[in-house]
Amino acid sequence: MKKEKQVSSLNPIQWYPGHMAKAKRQVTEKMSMIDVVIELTDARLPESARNPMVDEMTRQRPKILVLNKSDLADQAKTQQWIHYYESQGIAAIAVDSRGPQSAQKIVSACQAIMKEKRERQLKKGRRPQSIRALIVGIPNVGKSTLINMLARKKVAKTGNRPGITTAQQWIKTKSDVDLLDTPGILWPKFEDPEVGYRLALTGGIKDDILDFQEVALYGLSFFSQAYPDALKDRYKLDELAEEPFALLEQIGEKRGCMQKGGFVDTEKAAELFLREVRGGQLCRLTLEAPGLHKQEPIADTLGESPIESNDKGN
Ligand SMILES: Nc1nc2c(ncn2[C@@H]2O[C@H](COP(=O)(O)OP(=O)(O)OP(=O)(O)O)[C@@H](O)[C@H]2O)c(=O)[nH]1
Repeated sequence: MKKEKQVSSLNPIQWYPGHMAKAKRQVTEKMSMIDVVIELTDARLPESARNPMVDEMTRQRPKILVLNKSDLADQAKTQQWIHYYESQGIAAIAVDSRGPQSAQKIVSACQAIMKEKRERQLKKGRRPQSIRALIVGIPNVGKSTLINMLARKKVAKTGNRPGITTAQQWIKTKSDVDLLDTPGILWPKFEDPEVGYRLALTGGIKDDILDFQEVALYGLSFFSQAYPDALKDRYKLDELAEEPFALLEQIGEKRGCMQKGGFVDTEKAAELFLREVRGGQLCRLTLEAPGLHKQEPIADTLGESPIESNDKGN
């Protein structure tokens, strides 16, 4: 009999403020060229998937918070989040950035934010220019997908804007919104292990540093409480074992994840479970509720350190 593996804290995956200081500089420098900041988060974990420094970096510019991957999130909870953000004075919309309507929704939200300013410009006889937007968000949240949608697949860098000496690249879209290349990498902050688990479960942390089984056990304990029927349906289980590890064994057995000697290969079962959760194959899920999760902004301390997150190199 295998000993049950406890859900404990993630291995020391950390937020490195030295890198954040660099990203902050990059974003802050760009603010003077920007009309609107489009901040992407993941609708399944809207607060955990935000970089808490973005507010600080972009405070002086209007912002739209885009709850992306809403096709994977619990619809009712996404609505609760939208209301919550609106009650905080933050314009928020939910999109599936792979869908054709996402770009139009975002363009309309940008136009709504710019309406008064544009009216003032018109009164002064000035023709409104395209809205200049900056898309920011942690890795893997869907920035590139959204940029491609906004650019309608033809991402064209238009080069430097006149008068700008640094190599800022503008992406001209066919809509009313032009985009400035996304800045340096804005890592999530997960000193709180719970935040790390949520990110890991949804694919926001590089897999090669993850203990799949540990993350799967966290996920199973969450699903047992929040979405037990989804587990039963997906894995054809009449009853769910109470302990996450025993549940993982049940799943492994059902799915033929076996090793020599008739034991369940729990590593394989964990990988399978995570893949299916991330792909939305169990159910739409939301891992956190409005108002219950708040991250503190960090101080600008410490030095440069290596980064470990789901970076694809942008
Ligand atoms: N289901 C779903 N998947 C999405 C959505 N948006 C993006 N994705 C997927 O999420 C993954 C990451 O999307 P990217 O656009 O590469 O994310 P990114 O923020 O540019 O990632 P980095 O390059 O790591 O910063 C890809 O597999 C996308 O297909 C969405 O709205 N719904």
